[in-house]
Amino acid sequence: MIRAHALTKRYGDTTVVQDLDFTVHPGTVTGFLGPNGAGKSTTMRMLLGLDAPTRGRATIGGRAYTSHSAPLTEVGALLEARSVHPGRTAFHHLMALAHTHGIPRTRVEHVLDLAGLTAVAGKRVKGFSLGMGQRLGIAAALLGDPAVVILDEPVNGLDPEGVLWIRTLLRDLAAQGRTVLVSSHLMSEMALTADHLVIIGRGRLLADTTVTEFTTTAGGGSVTVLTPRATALSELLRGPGIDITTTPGSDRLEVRGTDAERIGRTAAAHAIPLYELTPHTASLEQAFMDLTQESVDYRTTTAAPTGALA
Ligand SMILES: Nc1ncnc2c1ncn2[C@@H]1O[C@H](COP(=O)(O)OP(=O)(O)OP(=O)(O)O)[C@@H](O)[C@H]1O
Repeated sequence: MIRAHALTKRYGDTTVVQDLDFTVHPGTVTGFLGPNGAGKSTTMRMLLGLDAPTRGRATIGGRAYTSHSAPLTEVGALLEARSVHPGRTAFHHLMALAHTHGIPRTRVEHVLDLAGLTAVAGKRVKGFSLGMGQRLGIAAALLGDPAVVILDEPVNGLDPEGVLWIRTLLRDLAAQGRTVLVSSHLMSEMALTADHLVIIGRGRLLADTTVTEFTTTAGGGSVTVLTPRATALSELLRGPGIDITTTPGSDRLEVRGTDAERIGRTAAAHAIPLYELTPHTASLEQAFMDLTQESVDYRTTTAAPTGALA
């Protein structure tokens, strides 16, 4: 598991990461989100020992990254800035990394195949597109078959097939029990990929929650129920903290203070038919915008420029 303890980074007078505490658990994909400049890359760099924290600690599997003896086999990482020798082929780049850890050639061939790069393995990296470069970076991150995977914006530059590939790959890695931390600006993609979210704004923790809880809370937490026995069901659901709005002459209920599962179970237990049971959730994008609106450093206006072309 990955842990940040009071993690803080200052550059001169500016604090870019402040007192961050969070844990990333195995078996889940955790999305690491925040507006531009929130401190995501800085945090990831500190997790990987590439930046020293001003204060606090980052550990992976209970130890600092730099104290792992064979880091590639324990932590696989893709950061935004790539350091691939442009004159090397994809195969030689991965073989050079493999040699440092005694990783066999068969594993290099396996990750090339996994990343869809087998056909271009003999091509020099300088001729690679952005998406091919991303695939190579991900292949390198997975080379040592690590239990922990940290990826900064992995879908950058990928085409729709590549985006789907990453989504499936990350879900598979988590299903195998690995710890997966991934940053992205693509909220719709994160909604499909992540189970858990760590959200920061201006270097501070804003939320550490599940995707479901985050979007349900932002949606107001109400559930619409359509049933021919609306009165009977509302009597059964009534209780402390539960608010039910009925529309006279209608079979529709708006229920707050409980969830769709409990409503469905109560209805089933009393053989009450349900025609609709809809929890209201916000989109991840809307929930994210609502949460981070105070922490956005770089904002555009939606108003059209006036008189520019007049
Ligand atoms: N080496 C550095 N020296 C000074 N300031 C830095 C340095 N590295 C990052 N920063 C500043 O720290 C802040 C956080 O940057 P960081 O790249 O971690 O944010 P981010 O959340 O990854 O942003 P983005 O979503 O735009 O990639 C920014 O204001 C950035 O300008």
